[in-house]
Amino acid sequence: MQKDLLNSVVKITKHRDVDSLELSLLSTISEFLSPSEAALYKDLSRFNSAGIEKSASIETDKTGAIKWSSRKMIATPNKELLCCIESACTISLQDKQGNEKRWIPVIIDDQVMGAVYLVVKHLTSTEQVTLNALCRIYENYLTILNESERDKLTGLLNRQTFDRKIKQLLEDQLHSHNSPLEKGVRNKHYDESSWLAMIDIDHFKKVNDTYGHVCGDEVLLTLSQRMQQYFRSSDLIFRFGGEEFVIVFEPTTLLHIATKLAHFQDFISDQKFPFVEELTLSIGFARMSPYDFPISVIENADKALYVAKNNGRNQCVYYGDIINSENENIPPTNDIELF
Ligand SMILES: Nc1nc2c(ncn2[C@@H]2O[C@H](COP(=O)(O)OP(=O)(O)OP(=O)(O)O)[C@@H](O)[C@H]2O)c(=O)[nH]1
Repeated sequence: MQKDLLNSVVKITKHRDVDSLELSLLSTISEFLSPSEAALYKDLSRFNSAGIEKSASIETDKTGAIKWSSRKMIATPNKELLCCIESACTISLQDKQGNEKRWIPVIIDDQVMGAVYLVVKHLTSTEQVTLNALCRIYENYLTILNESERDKLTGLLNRQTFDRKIKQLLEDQLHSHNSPLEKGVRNKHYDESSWLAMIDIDHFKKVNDTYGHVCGDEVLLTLSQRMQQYFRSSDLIFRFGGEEFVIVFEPTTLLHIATKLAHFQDFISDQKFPFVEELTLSIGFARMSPYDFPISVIENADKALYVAKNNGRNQCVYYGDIINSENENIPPTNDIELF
């Protein structure tokens, strides 16, 4: 048991991204404690009003078959989960069938980030020690991964993680694209795809020049918080460069994404920012299919952003609208500064 446990810990800490770490934690809990259910909840209310997300879960049926479920928002979290998150304490209760339900808080830098949940018949004291140790290992390793994946100023995903996250997303999409179940669904949603938007603050240099770099940082931080409030937790938001952000959206229609981005521009120009009277954004966006190279999608969104800037800023331009229009504003690819 000890040897197996140590090997599992080695496996957990081998991961280089948060999603795989979560899956690895749940499968280790499942292997050593045999819960009928185990899940990981994340409290997203620090970022947006969205609330609590079940980021991964695993269920074992009577035959021992394991079923994984992917992330989803929890519309009405139960009171024990909320109590665990609010109090930062482990909550445990016994149901009528004699199963124990347990919620263990996940705490990072003195803040409760979410909770590990499991349903078990009974936990011996050794198993309780194992469970707590696994949760603490998860917390410690999550802290390290968060530091390497996130931008220090804004807490958004950083540019270094972009390639890995996008590769993973495209692989998942390709997988579901080819699955027989999804093929049926796809016929209904043939006009849906993922999207990549490149967002750049207009005349940001003026903010720095007028108020100083520290104030500029505060504006960047506020904008990042507004982005996290406005977009869904499933949309990946990256700080790409100084005042440049990239968002990758889940599959949806062109109409929906164009409307959403236009509303976001309005939302931002209506917001109060420190120091500046009004902040406007230029946006370029492009379609992203599972067969595209991420670098080409970035180039496309960047060309659309270039057009938005050249057409007077505070605009949202779709790459598809400019490719056939012999727009002189599009620079040759070599002129675009990418990495
Ligand atoms: N405060 C702060 N400023 C940054 C950071 N990174 C980049 N910048 C600044 O962002 C500004 C970007 O300026 P430009 O590329 O000329 O763009 P702009 O002034 O926004 O003009 P347009 O994009 O053409 O509308 C520069 O002044 C950089 O110094 C950062 O981390 N903090």
